[in-house]
Amino acid sequence: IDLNADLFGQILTSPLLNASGVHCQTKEELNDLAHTSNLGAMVTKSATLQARAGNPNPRYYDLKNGSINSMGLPNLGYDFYLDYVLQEQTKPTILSVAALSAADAITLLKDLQASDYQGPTELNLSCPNIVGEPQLAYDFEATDRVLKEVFSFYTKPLGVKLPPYFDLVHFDKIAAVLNKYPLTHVNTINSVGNGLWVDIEQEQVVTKAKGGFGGLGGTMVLPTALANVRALRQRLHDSIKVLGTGGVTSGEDVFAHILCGADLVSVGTQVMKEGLSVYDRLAEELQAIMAHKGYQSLADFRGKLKEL
Ligand SMILES: O=C(O)c1[nH]c(=O)[nH]c(=O)c1I
Repeated sequence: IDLNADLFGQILTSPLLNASGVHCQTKEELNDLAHTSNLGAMVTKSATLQARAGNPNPRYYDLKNGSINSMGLPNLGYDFYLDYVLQEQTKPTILSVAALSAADAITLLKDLQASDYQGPTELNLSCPNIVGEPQLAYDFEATDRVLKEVFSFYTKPLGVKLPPYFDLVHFDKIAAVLNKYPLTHVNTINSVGNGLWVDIEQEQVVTKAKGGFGGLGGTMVLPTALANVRALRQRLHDSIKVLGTGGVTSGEDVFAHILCGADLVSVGTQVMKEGLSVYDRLAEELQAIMAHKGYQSLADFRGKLKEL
């Protein structure tokens, strides 16, 4: 049995990645990922043109069925992550980038186009925690405008990180936009935006920014993540890969994401709960499920979810 997967031409021995934002902001964290077994590839924290401190603490809170975060896009700045990915990579790496405006996104990607970096990049269109900023990918026309301008000059591998959608017509609309562009992949889902958790004893919220509203992750978002992977796989051109993110806590969840069509699967909240050893456990559990079912490779069952 092999867990081999393909990352834009690079063969990975595991389909598992970290979710951008989790354990991938500092050099130390990135080096930890580079040495994590059964992590097939790694993704950097979304980078902005200028370094950012992010939102005030508390900004991450663990819940029994997941997590809520309002990090506020803290990162060491685009130059740091560009330097990092230009170094000799011990593990395939996706550079994640974000911007607080379409203009900033264009500026950043023009610099990236002019740089020596030839690897995969992921444009985050879905950060839910920037005070006063909407999640861009909920505005289909704005997303179309940004991608149209980006692909007027950008020729290197580029994918997008999407927020969850909750309406089949919205799946149709975003897929119609994305299918117009030579994207390497979509990564779905980002956290479920603007959830709220209440501390009953203290009678207060648990994160500081935005009055306690924050992005939801972990097992509670698995059905939404599976729906978005499935719906986008059904609608996007085969040339656009689907990275499944959201709600993975077990090998069964990885299996489900792949059954829905995911080429690769990211894990975020469960890394915060369990540490980087979670990747060994997930790989082992996935192999056991495949052995039990008689599958030799991920391709044997990828996208083969049956309807009734
Ligand atoms: O608050 C964050 O930094 C953050 N948090 C998320 O849950 N998703 C994102 O894309 C980002 I950029």
